[in-house]
Amino acid sequence: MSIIQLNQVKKQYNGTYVLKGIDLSFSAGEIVGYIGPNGAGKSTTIKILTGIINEFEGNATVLEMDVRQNPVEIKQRIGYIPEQAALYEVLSPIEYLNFIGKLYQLDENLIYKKSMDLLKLFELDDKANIRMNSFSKGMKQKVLLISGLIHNPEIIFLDEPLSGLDANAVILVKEILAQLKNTGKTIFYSSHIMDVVEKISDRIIIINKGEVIADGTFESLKSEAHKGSLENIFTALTGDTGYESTAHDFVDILKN
Ligand SMILES: Nc1ncnc2c1ncn2[C@@H]1O[C@H](COP(=O)(O)OP(=O)(O)OP(=O)(O)O)[C@@H](O)[C@H]1O
Repeated sequence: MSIIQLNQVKKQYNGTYVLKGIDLSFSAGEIVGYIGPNGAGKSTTIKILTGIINEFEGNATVLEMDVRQNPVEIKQRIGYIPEQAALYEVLSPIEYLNFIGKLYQLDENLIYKKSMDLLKLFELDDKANIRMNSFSKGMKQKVLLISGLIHNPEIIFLDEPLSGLDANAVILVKEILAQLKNTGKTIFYSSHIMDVVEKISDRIIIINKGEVIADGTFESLKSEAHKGSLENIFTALTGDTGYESTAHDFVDILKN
């Protein structure tokens, strides 16, 4: 049984296809690392699966429900942590989490207790009542992480979730993901940070220019690409090489 399924999913903007027919299927409990260069179509795929984009070709189901027909039912049971969200910055974390928790129909007292406990773990409890417009990027990202997980969803979609986090917070979030994995959650994780993808993913999918170009375990991709690290596999498969000459040209142009 597939918990997430994409059949010939295509998406175009002004006649240009940014997803060119994605076919993927995932089982419950899988930890999927979804990686690809800038503009490859990672966020677009996640936005389709989370019901944010509903104009596309092909079919997509999450929890055996059609994403176009059951967006609300799906949203109740999934968590989505975007890279940058339109946080309501005039709100404090506690106000924001109360708002989000109510959307998930959680009890108000439970929302408050869970929010305070989780903020404390991220060392933000002393800022629980301060407006978020004064927060750093990493502090906002921590609130986003809590808001996407507060309802204990079955499937968690993360789109570059570590952006802005300091080294300690990255280690903590990595550990949280590993422990969520142990509790049987399905995690769909898009990132540029190969190290994390390599460590936590059961399955790695590389997307390039709207197409899946590799799909397998880290070990299988490694033997296919004859490369050591995921970073090397990524550059070998996506054809992004010649960094030295690009950097050289960049610095040269600056001199003009
Ligand atoms: N609203 C939009 N209008 C037009 N083009 C868009 C829109 N949203 C995304 N695109 C284009 O779709 C392509 C895929 O974008 P997407 O954000 O899915 O890439 P990504 O793999 O998540 O990239 P990144 O790693 O840079 O976040 C890009 O070429 C982008 O310019």
